[in-house]
Amino acid sequence: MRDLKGQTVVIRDVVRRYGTYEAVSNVSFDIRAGEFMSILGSSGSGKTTLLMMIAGFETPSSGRMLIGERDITHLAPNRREVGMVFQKYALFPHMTVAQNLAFPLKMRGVPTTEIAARVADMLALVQLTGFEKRMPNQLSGGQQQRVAVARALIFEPPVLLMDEPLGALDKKLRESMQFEIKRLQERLGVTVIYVTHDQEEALTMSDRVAVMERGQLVQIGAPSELYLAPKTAFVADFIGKMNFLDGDYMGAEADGAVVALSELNRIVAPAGLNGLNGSVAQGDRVRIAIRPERLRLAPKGQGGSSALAAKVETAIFVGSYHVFIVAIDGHGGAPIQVQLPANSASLPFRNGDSVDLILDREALKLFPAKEM
Ligand SMILES: Nc1ncnc2c1ncn2[C@@H]1O[C@H](COP(=O)(O)OP(=O)(O)OP(=O)(O)O)[C@@H](O)[C@H]1O
Repeated sequence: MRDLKGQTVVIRDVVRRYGTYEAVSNVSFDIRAGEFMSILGSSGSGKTTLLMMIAGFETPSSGRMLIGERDITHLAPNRREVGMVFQKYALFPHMTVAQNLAFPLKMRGVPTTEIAARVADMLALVQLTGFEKRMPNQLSGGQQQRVAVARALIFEPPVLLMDEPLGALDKKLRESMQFEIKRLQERLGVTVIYVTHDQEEALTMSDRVAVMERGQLVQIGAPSELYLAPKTAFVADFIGKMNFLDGDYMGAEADGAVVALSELNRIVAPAGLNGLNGSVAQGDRVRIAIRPERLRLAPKGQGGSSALAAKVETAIFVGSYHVFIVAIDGHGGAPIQVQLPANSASLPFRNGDSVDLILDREALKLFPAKEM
């Protein structure tokens, strides 16, 4: 198969209303040619609605969309030149694998001799050579999905849209298919827009991820950027594991923002590393976010002056690392997860141990307790 020329996709001020309800609120972003972009969000956040508007099965209430230089906002779906793969494979059940693959080419008037060659090429690409005569119900879920991907790509679209394509597969198969789809996309250079609610899937596959919450685009960035510099508490919580410590904002000192967790404990978060944007006043509730791998434990009294006194509630051996669930003395909030590299099979702390919890100051993020 020839390499595909991936094209840019531009989404500008796109809104989709159902009655008074806004399923997609004024979303704008650009997807680069050949980029793998995931749209990530929880159920009902508007991901599918956005994808369906790009595909042409839904009409925006307002806004514009372009593929390359073409304004596709009001173009019929079959004239947009986008491939589509859905969670339900949507293969034609009464057609063989070869006939399923041939269908988009027949629709486009490709000569029969060329069709046979392209079907064979495409089957080789998704590693299904020899499956030409099978019917869809004679294939496993993973094989059916590979046929669906092949059928979406066979007419060489510059853009491939995928909506939870691996949602129906078990974990192991899903992981191997993630790898296959990624390899295929890189090999062909097609632009992919991939809808998922699975943050791990989005992080492993994508060049960039667009996070949606209640119809809004809340952050867009490379996986590492979302993980290391989440702009909101929602993104911080949604991407990877995150601990939150709730406290009262006491104002800024030379060292940074001071947060009181309780009568006993205060934390000073370095200035400039927070999502507060000047939007909180002294006495307001704030949330400190910190990843489990940026916390350390020391025996009681040995953690230094800024360590917090805590107690181990649960100690878990995971394999390559240990997880400790600890409660901070005098702080009623949710227990804190600490992840330590496993240097030996024995756990360095046990349930009930009094410990010092050491926070990596540079890794603290501060957010208002309520967003928006
Ligand atoms: N045809 C419709 N009429 C009315 N409301 C709709 C319609 N289609 C979608 N919605 C609403 O718009 C919101 C966004 O739906 P959408 O399917 O885009 O979410 P999603 O992020 O894809 O969720 P999921 O992961 O559950 O598929 C939901 O609250 C949904 O109920």
